[in-house]
Amino acid sequence: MSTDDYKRAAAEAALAHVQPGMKLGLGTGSTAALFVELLGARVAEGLDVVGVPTSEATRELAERVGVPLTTLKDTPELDLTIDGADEVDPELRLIKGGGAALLREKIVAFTSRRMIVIADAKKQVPTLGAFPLPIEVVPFGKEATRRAVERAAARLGLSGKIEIRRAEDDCPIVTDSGHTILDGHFGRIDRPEDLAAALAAIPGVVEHGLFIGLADLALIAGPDGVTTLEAGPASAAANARRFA
Ligand SMILES: O=C[C@H](O)[C@H](O)[C@H](O)COP(=O)(O)O
Repeated sequence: MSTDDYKRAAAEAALAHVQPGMKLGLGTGSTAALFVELLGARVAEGLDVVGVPTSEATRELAERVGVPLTTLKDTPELDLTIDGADEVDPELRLIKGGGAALLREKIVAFTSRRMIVIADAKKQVPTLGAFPLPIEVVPFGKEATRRAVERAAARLGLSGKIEIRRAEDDCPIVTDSGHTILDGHFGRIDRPEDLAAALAAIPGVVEHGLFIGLADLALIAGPDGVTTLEAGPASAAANARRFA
């Protein structure tokens, strides 16, 4: 089976957690897109749900496949968010933002009673950080903010390069909310909570891609099928054995 097959298997498994009448957060990225497509097929069969998209791309896809949409203004509390991730560690801490949607994704996840992460097994890691950490910053002063991030990371012993993410035309990419993305090539983040707090304290940083304490469940698909991982200290040790 290919990585895409695994992503689809994880997305299919997430459908089992969707109940009629639910208000859903709809994630962004290739795995979340598969979920939205599958959800659209269920809606066509009569499932009654409504979704808040976490990006313009997801909004367009949801409209195309017929998933009814709402906004956080009209529906400020959601039942369940289903989203992908760039990395998942044994405590279900995540790196997200590879598709530059981390800000809306985090707002939507935070307002949801539950978050389920769907991913192929390549995303599970013993320690976060091999995937460059996306950090969303205000364009004004972005180089100064980049340097402030560099200093804050260095104080935590993290020395990797921090780059402004650029499009093919070499211009900085612009997020759905009009911001710039920095990618922190840290290699290994041993204390994600400390890094999250340090980043949040920097003026100019809007949000970062460390999702801590947000995911309740991860559905990870690989050659052995779909594994369900739960968050919480009791599950972390068992999860770690799987991720080793
Ligand atoms: O900004 C993008 C999101 O955080 C995605 O959920 C994440 O990058 C995973 O995307 P994919 O499922 O395409 O690997």
